Amino acid sequence: MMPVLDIEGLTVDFTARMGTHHVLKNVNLRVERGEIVGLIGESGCGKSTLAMSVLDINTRNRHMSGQIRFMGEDLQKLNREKMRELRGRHIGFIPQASMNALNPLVRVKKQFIETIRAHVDMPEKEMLALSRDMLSLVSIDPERMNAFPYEFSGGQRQRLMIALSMLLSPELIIADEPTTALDAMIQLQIIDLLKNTAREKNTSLLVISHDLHTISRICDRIYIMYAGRIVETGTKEEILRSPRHPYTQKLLSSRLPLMVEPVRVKGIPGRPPSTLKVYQGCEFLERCERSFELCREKKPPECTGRARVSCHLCHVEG
Ligand SMILES: Nc1ncnc2c1ncn2[C@@H]1O[C@H](COP(=O)(O)OP(=O)(O)OP(=O)(O)O)[C@@H](O)[C@H]1O
Ligand code: NI
Repeated sequence: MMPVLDIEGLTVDFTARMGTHHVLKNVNLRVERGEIVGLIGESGCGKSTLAMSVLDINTRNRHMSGQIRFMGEDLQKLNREKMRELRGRHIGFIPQASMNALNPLVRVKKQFIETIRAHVDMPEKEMLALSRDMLSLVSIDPERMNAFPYEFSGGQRQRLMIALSMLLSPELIIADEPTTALDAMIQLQIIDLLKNTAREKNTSLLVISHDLHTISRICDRIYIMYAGRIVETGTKEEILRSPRHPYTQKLLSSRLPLMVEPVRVKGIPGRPPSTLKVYQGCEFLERCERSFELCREKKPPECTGRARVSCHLCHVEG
């Protein structure tokens, strides 16, 4: 079956006064029909840039190459009108820090109705019924439709955003850090809700996070991103049980699993490389304890459909 989202060789640069920022480098990523895929990496590695490239937003000073296909269609060939139609109706987006994305001064009901009206022609009664159904699905009492967003808690606002993004039954939802800024218990509720709603509606889900431990529980497959590159990809089991890239291994050991108190945050020592520099060898080199000569001289092979790890070590070991 045709993948819902198929990204091939995506490279994104931004020109700025200080020079060119190389943010995404030859990224290959796929989301199949009905699949839940995680995109995981540290802050600044390019996750949101990937999401925004798919949605064609944040285009200022952006230079992009490679291909993004959605339901088989090359997105770069679509005009603005078609792209707008795609966003919201066919691709739902839950932006980063989205619990604050609702307009606090507009009643929930109105925001839901306007979202539907922007894309489909439907009698008001049906729009209301649809909105009520979606609210029930995310366990928010439909009777509260007349309330203002500020009358809901952060976790509830995140539920509202999930409901809003799913209103028009899009084929794909992109959720950018859907649980950040929520406490641990609510985080788990929200990601389970995302999963259940996606499964219920047979929606594919690309979920972005810096938190491998929390997000992995709902994913079928995972992509690990480092400094704008996919360094490892695999099924959830492969990534969690037998991580091969030293970065993935560090991500996994950098924190105890959620719910084990007290949570110990070690982080990974060192900093990611500058987006302004172009590196000849592996970008993880400086933070890797297992690097050897080749790592400095030559880029490891890219992750493609077949190769699932981008590391000289793994290719030497086989
Ligand atoms: N318009 C732009 N101009 C210049 N640099 C940009 C632009 N947009 C993003 N960047 C840079 O791209 C890099 C990746 O940013 P991005 O927001 O994609 O990271 P992220 O992985 O989503 O991080 P976080 O987890 O903190 O949200 C950052 O260094 C950022 O400064
Ligand atoms: Ni981000």
